[in-house]
Amino acid sequence: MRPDVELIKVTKRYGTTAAVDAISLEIPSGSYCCLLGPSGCGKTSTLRMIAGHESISDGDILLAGRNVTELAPAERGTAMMFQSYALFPHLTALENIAFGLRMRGVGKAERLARASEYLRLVQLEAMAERLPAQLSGGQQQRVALARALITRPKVLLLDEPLSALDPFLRTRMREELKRLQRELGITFIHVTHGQEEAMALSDLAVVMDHGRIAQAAPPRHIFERPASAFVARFIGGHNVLDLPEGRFAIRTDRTTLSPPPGGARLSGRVTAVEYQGTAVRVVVQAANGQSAEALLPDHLFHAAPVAPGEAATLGWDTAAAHRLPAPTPA
Ligand SMILES: Nc1ncnc2c1ncn2[C@@H]1O[C@H](COP(=O)(O)OP(=O)(O)OP(=O)(O)O)[C@@H](O)[C@H]1O
Repeated sequence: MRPDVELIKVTKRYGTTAAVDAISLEIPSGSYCCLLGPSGCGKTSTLRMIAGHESISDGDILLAGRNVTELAPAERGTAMMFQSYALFPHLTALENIAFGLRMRGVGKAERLARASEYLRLVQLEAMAERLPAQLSGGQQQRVALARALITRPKVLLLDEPLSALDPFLRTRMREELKRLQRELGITFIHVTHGQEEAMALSDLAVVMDHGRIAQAAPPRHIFERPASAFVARFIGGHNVLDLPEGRFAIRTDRTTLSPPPGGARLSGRVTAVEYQGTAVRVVVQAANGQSAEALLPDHLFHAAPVAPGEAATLGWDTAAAHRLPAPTPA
């Protein structure tokens, strides 16, 4: 299938620094793509270049095979949902949603009919006549989502859409986004800081580091085969260890306090024990300074508990160790 969105050596320079450094990426049609990475890695700049809100210093962007590099945002077939929902305070939920069509010259009756349809899509029928101030944060966000979707974009761009919500609402809204994307079958490109959010949502996760793509793959592939120590550390759930045989990423949930026969091990002292409900996190530091942790099911931990300061040995099956590229010499 032809990719919906293609970035070809896309670069964004601010002055002399490259915020986005010649990235190439293909996003398949109808997929949920998350751009993630630490603050300042270039996620938002990339999204804004796709939307046309930021000029491209070098490279090309193709949407559905059409080169849109020089096109204005409204000519691209994209819509953007911002971090701050920016609803008009004096318009009702329904009118806010209809607004996107007013800009496109659609008549009033049709605007309101279509807005009702999208209000239903985000399950807010009962709130049609409310002003934004009379809606909760999550409801305002759904209005903003409907307002972006009503223009029937081919690609919806979302800039940290869940960051202002409390954890409970965030999980609900996450499900909602995924449901909408599936039902509408359009491509979503979603910028997030959160690896858990990206894992939960994406068909394609793109981990960025200093303006470059560190890895782009389905999240399970990234979790099972991180391409570098940076990726393994960023997505979490891994110990990155320099062993005599090389550098490895070992999943913390495959690391135990009872080393398997023939497996690899790291001995040292327990430096932290953290209860997390279903699991207990145990951190061990070896004499050479390397730390590793095991995420143990709570019943296993409580069957043979350890405490900070005690000697302990972490172990793992060698098959669970994923080899990483050797560190580059300093
Ligand atoms: N208008 C600008 N002028 C100069 N530098 C900028 C501008 N916008 C962004 N930058 C720089 O470009 C780099 C990438 O910024 P960008 O906002 O794309 O990162 P990000 O990954 O989205 O970060 P965050 O998660 O903090 O939003 C950063 O170093 C940032 O300081």
